[in-house]
Order: sequence, then C-alpha cells, then structure tokens
Amino acid sequence: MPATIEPIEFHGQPALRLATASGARAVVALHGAQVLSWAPPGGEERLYLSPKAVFDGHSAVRGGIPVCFPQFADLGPLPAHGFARNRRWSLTTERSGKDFALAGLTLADDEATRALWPYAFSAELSILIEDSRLDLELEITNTGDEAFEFTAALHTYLAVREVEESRIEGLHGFSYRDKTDADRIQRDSGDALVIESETDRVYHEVSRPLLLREYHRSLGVNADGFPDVVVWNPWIERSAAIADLPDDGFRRMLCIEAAAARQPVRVQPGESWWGRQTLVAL
Ligand SMILES: O=P(O)(O)OC[C@H]1O[C@H](O)[C@H](O)[C@@H](O)[C@@H]1O
Repeated sequence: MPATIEPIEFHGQPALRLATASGARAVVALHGAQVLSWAPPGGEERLYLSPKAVFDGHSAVRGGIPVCFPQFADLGPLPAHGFARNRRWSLTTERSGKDFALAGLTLADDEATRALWPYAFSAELSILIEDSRLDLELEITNTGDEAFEFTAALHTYLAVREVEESRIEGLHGFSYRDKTDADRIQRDSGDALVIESETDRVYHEVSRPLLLREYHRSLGVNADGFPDVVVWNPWIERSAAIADLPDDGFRRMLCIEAAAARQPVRVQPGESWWGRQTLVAL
C-alpha cells in the first residue's frame, strides 16, 4: 500500500492526514501549516498538543510545530512570533511514494500581512514523513523589489512522559541568551540539560545534532539553515498563567526549536532562504 495524504477535519478545522505503509502518520492543520501530531511506525505520539488548545481558525494553537515568521517571539514590533501561525496556508504540493508522504503548504503576502509587515514574500513549508523521520523545511522567498529581514522558528513542542526525567544532550559548550535571567549570555557547561525550573534559552550557532533522551526512548533533533536552537519550558508558574495550557502541561512538553533568532536573516529581491528541522525517533 502506498503512503497516503488525505484531507480531514481535526478539532473542526481543515487538516491533512499523512500516513505511510510502515505506520508513520502525521496531522497538519492548514491554519498555520502547523503539524499537530506525528507518530513514527509503532504509533507513539512524539509531539505535544495542549488539551486546552484553541481551534477557532485564527488563534495560535498551543502545541505541535507552530511556524514563527517573520518574527521570532518578541524580537520586534509584530505580534509575538509574527503572523504565519495565525494564517490559513494553502496546500500546493502532495507527493507520496512507497514509504514517504510529503505535503507542501504555502503562504503569500496579502493586504493583512502587508499592514503588519510591508513586504512581498512567499513562504513554503514542506512536511515529509518517512520511516521514523519527520522533516520540516521552511523556504522564504522575497517576491518584492526591496530587501527584507526576518527572524523565524519552527517552534517544536515535543511530548515527554515527565520533563524532569528528560535530558537534552549536545548543547555543551554553546553560548545562549537566557530570557529567565535578564537576557544574560551564558555558556552551557553541563554534559546534558535537565529541565528543573523555567527555561527559556536561545542557543547560538548550534552546529551539531541534539539528542533528547527519556528512560524509554530517544529522539534525534537536527537542523540545517537555522543557526540557533531555542529550549523552552514554562515550568509551574508560567504554565499556570498560560490560558491554553493545563496547569501541569509543562510536565508533558519540552520545546526544542530550530530558530534564526540571534541575527535577522536578510533576503534580497528574487532570492530565497531555507531552514530545516529533522526529528528522528530512536
Ligand atoms: O506563548 P507563545 O507566544 O506561543 O510563546 C511561547 C514561547 O515561545 C518561545 O519559546 C519563547 O522563547 C518564549 O519566550 C515564549 O514564551
């Protein structure tokens, strides 16, 4: 049986279900081109989706993999994380083979985006599932006649059984900006990062793959094109203050985000930039 891509409704919103013969599957909402679920063969869900997420077709959805563009977090005048996660994207590419499924969704500027950010652009997110791998590639093209700059991220919410029992390996030696400590720049010196308090860090120029280890499973996290890695967990108090996250939601999630946050990316007219995040279930 070949892989399939079919339109579905997910929490009442238009979405796509991707499935491969070996049993990998994913759900992608058209709203935000947001991957909301991914399970490699074997069926274990690897992404966290908040049980309190709001599916109203315009709010940002808490969980899965939001696309942050053209601004990461509050690094500029736009609404937090830009507007891409609040817009409906169009399905423009569907490809499937014996054991892969690929969907491409696009977003282009319109009056509403230009009112916030006065540039002509086209964004394409390609989502591929193949064996135990999920691959997301974001390509931004400048379709206008003046250069623009942006920051961006694939804001991946990973599902964990218990966040305090999880370790992120591979960040040793990289410097990071610590939002929980007045944006101070620090250097990571541990052999693994264990989340035991609110964590909100932008690691700079991370040049190697990371490993998220739990007792019973691991996940490889790699990026290309995105120079930075954001690690975010809101912990107890912030979790309680976030309306669309249950009070104990922070225990079940850990964001490891592929980002271009430290230095804005500059794109000349007619040119493109791309960045990719790959997750491999181990
Ligand atoms: O609540 P959101 O706008 O979705 O942002 C959620 C989080 O995203 C990123 O990880 C930022 O580093 C955090 O500072 C922010 O709190």
